[in-house]
Amino acid sequence: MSGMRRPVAVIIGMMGAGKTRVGKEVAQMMNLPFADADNEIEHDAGMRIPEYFEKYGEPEFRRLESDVVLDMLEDFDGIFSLGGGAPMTPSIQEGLAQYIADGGKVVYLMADPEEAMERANRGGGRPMLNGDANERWKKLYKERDPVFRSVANVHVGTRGQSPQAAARKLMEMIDQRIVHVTGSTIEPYDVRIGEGVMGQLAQVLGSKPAKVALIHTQPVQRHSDRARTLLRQAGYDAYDIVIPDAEAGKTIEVANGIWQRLGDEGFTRSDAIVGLGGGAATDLAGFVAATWMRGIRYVNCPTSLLAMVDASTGGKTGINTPQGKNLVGSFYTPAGVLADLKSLASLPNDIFIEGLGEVAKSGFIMDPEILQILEDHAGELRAFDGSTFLDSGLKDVVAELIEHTVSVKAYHVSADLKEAGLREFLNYGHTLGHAIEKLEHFRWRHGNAVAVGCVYAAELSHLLGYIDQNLVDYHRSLLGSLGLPTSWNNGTWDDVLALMHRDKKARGNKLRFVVLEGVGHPIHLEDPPADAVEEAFRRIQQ
Ligand SMILES: NC(=O)c1ccc[n+]([C@@H]2O[C@H](COP(=O)([O-])OP(=O)(O)OC[C@H]3O[C@@H](n4cnc5c(N)ncnc54)[C@H](O)[C@@H]3O)[C@@H](O)[C@H]2O)c1
Ligand SMILES: O=C(O)C(=O)C[C@@H](O)[C@H](O)[C@H](O)COP(=O)(O)O
Repeated sequence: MSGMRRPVAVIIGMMGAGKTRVGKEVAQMMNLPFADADNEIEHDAGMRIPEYFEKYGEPEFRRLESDVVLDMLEDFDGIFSLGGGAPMTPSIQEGLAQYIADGGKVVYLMADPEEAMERANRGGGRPMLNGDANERWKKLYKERDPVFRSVANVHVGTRGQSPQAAARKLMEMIDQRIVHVTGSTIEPYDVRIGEGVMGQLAQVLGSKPAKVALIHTQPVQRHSDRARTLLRQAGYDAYDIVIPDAEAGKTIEVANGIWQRLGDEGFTRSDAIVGLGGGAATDLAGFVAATWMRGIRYVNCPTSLLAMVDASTGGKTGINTPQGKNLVGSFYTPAGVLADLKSLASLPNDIFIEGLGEVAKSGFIMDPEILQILEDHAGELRAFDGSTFLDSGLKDVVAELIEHTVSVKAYHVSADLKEAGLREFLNYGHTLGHAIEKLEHFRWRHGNAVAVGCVYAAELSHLLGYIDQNLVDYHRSLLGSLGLPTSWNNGTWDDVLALMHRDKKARGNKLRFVVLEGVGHPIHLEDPPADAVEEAFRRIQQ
């Protein structure tokens, strides 16, 4: 497949939706070529479509259309608009599904029916509308709309918008990155990353919920205001639920308060939850969703880097107990994740940097490209400033890092949702990291603790002969260059050891760690020698 050309986006929609007009605008804005399937067909056939219909009939036209579309899906790298009926043909549906699986975007341009009908009639030359054009259009709409919704992975509503405004919206949607999470025990869902992706909240929630509880913390109020507006515009009853910030929100008391509220407001199994905020808020919201009536639909809108790259995806939901971190929870998959880069505009520098701890972890266990991007952009990342972020070159770098890191997460989660083995690799650096968080009474940020935990795990790997000193040094230099801590000296070994025994990877009285045999080669370490476990700790104390 490498080197193959493919469209940047494929636009589908009803006759008169504006696929050609809007498609051309988008192509111009993005400086890309534009192709219209109908023009390509006319070119191949050497005659106009009405003429072709007349001469050979619809089945023959659909065959030709399918050949042309499938060829273009493999040999055109611009914006490609399909004829109104094309997505109804099974071979084209298969081609589009493959295109999406390869990372493509099929955009359903959803115009207001009245506007589209009027435009379709105005143009003329549409054999599918012969007879009573409006009645024909409505009948086709009824047949096609559900198919278009399922064939497309991006839906764009354009009611009342000028072609330019619709094109700008579409461009935002095309610019988004999508990581698909799937697996034998998972209802598949997408993680959408990009500026403005929160606009797809209603699409991801779907039409079943009537009530939606919007669970968020106070520092992200301005983002939750936007989410609430989107929910109300889409016709949901939105209930604002503000929880205590950060780890103070991940408690049984907070969960209980929300259960009471959901009960009072009459939330049923068809209603839904949106978790909006950092990882603590999405962990808690997911936990409430998993437990309310034994599980209702939820969508995460992560607003911190850490929540975007890690916490919001994968379905680990939970709360802390006085004994430790995340000790109560469940594996419960969201219906979708919307990582809107706009949220990062209000993120403080130190909270952005802690998120890089989990990004680097994902690089160490699986994806050296992440490490390369971190190395290449360490200075800019360290200097992250939300107020200039969206207009800076850093935006694409961060989007790239989020996409890579979420892909690492999706790979592990898809294969092993309930953490029977492979998924534990995502816990690299967490055995000590969680102990540090607890001993610091959660004043240390999670990503910072994980960064120190990664150095600890690297030291342990080295002490047991799995990696050389260079890789340990690389951990320190890379994490340090990003502004992350690499040492910790504020607790006794006995306390640390006791907490590491409560880690979820431990079995009986045996400790288990994730260590490295090299970059991208994590392994499980069972019951390691006590002296090595302690010596590695001495080495991170400086
Ligand atoms: N479920 C998982 O798989 C998973 C994975 C990694 C981490 N986690 C959990 O995630 C939590 C850490 O997440 P975190 O680092 O996002 O911390 P956090 O949720 O505590 O958020 C950090 C702070 O930033 C604020 N904030 C978030 N987004 C903001 C924005 N856009 N603008 C301004 N302020 C904003 C929050 O309100 C909070 O004050 C921990 O509880 C950790 O255990 C879970
Ligand atoms: O998704 C996972 O699995 C992880 O381990 C990801 C971790 O980065 C994350 O911090 C997670 O919350 C840790 O879970 P825990 O099971 O160790 O509490």
